[in-house]
Amino acid sequence: MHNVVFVLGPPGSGKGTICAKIQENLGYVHLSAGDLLRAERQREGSEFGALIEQHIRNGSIVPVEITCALLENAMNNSGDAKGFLVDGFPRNEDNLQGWNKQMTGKALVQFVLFLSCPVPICIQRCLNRGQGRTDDNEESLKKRVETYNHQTFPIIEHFEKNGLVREVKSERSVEEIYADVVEVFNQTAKV
Ligand SMILES: Nc1ncnc2c1ncn2[C@@H]1O[C@H](COP(=O)(O)OP(=O)(O)O)[C@@H](O)[C@H]1O
Ligand SMILES: Nc1ccn([C@@H]2O[C@H](COP(=O)(O)OP(=O)(O)O)[C@@H](O)[C@H]2O)c(=O)n1
Ligand SMILES: [Mg+2]
Repeated sequence: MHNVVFVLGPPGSGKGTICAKIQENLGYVHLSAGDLLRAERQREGSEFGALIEQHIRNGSIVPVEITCALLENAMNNSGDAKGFLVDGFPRNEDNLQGWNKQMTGKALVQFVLFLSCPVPICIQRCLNRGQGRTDDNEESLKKRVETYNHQTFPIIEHFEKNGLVREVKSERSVEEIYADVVEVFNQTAKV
């Protein structure tokens, strides 16, 4: 049974940055759904490359059958880990239903780490990200924020209803955010 922490928040809220620090120090393995999809997009012979690229540019969400298979595969190939930081997933109802269908009995969701951050700050961070991504531009970001507000935030509210959300305000410095994140993981370890 894989222990899983979902990491959610608007694009540019710092999910990848904070997950890298958690992986370095707290024994969790970081799996970014976006990174896995970008790798699949480039994979020689992938039948999903064009579909993934279209969704990424459009800021829309790839069908869960593709994304969840990539996540499960990565978890199974990661060997023994304290748990997995599933970064940027579930991003909509299709993701959530697909996860429940495919991963029930195989993964236990410990909590959802929600990095909240004002959208204007998020947009600036993405525009300055400098990773050469095809979706870090004004047009794609507008759509990604739309997707986040209308499809992803309701998923966070769903988990909130089940008392599983741990919100950390993320407009602050990385150090301040990470200090709070460590506290969240310590509290979970005590339960
Ligand atoms: N707390 C922060 N303050 C300032 N810049 C940040 C902070 N966290 C992340 N960044 C920067 O903002 C950009 C987006 O961060 P990233 O971790 O990729 O966010 P996400 O995965 O949520 O899109 C990156 O260039 C990163 O270096
Ligand atoms: N669960 C997911 C996660 C990402 N994606 C796609 O990948 C894009 C980038 O996701 P990401 O997590 O790397 O983006 P950031 O929030 O890190 O900026 C999303 O905008 C979607 O197009 C998806 O379709 N389904
Ligand atoms: Mg990211």
